Amino acid sequence: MEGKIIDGREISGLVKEEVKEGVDRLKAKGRTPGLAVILVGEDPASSAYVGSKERTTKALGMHSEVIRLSSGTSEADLLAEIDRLNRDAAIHGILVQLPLPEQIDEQRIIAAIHPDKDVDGFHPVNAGRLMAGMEGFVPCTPLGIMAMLERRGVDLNGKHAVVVGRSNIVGKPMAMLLLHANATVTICHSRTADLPSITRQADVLIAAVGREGMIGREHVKEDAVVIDVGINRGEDGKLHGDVDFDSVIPVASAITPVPGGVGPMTIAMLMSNTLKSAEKAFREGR
Ligand SMILES: Nc1nc(=O)c2c([nH]1)NC[C@@H]1CN(c3ccc(C(=O)N[C@@H](CCC(=O)O)C(=O)O)cc3)C=[N+]21
Repeated sequence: MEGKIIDGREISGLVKEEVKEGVDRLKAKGRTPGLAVILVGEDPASSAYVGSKERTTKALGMHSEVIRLSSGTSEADLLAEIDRLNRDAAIHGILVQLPLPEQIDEQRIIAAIHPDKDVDGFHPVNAGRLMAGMEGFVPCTPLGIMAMLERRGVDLNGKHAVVVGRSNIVGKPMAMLLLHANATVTICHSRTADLPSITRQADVLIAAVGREGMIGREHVKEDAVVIDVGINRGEDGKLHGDVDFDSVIPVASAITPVPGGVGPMTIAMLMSNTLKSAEKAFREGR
């Protein structure tokens, strides 16, 4: 069973080493990549994620700016902060931690980030670029999953990839990347009729539903590659995936665990996107 597990911590470590080398090359030319993270409110889970992004940014030698705003912050004040960061030449990436409090319109905030600093890849311009096959920022979680599949030597050409979940952050960009890698792609969601009959056709199954243990053995074809994007905090206080790991691992050929799978890759790709942004700014004399 051991060999079936795709180790996200190990692969993210390799990605971060490469990013560190790129950061060092840029710094030797007198330029330091900078990432700004904005957190609105005091949600402990969000605060923990932001803390881990800050630590990783610094560990790779990049400049980190964390802006903590109170939960009552107005949309106008948040927009003003983004405007300031859009103009700040020391900042190459801006991430506004989601979800946001209800008085703030998420779409409006995402659209306010300059597409060249949108290291999350959530801006509609970058979403459009991805769909059109143009160069741009790709959301970190799907990008991290592609890096894991590549590293594992999973050939997607002509394979059936099934994505369960249709969010703008994971499901839709994931489907697009798999399509560009020449997979045949199916997107399933909460209204899909007879989900197991479709997921059982998958050579590569991506579970991004947000419901603990939703994907069981009955959803998985023998020897499928199973990627678990779920991060559900259970009543036991522990993290659980969307996949019922213990029942699926005997049938899968490879599987990602939670924790230690997709999560660490997401942060590594955020670092990679920030480096890429700084390199582009340097090339363009900004
Ligand atoms: N603008 C924005 N961009 C994001 O990328 C974004 C966001 N908002 N809001 C919240 C989600 C969630 N997210 C995670 C990243 C890493 C782990 C991660 O590294 N998880 C570890 C374990 C962490 C733990 O134990 O709590 C793991 O799965 O092994 C998890 C979740 C990024 N998000």
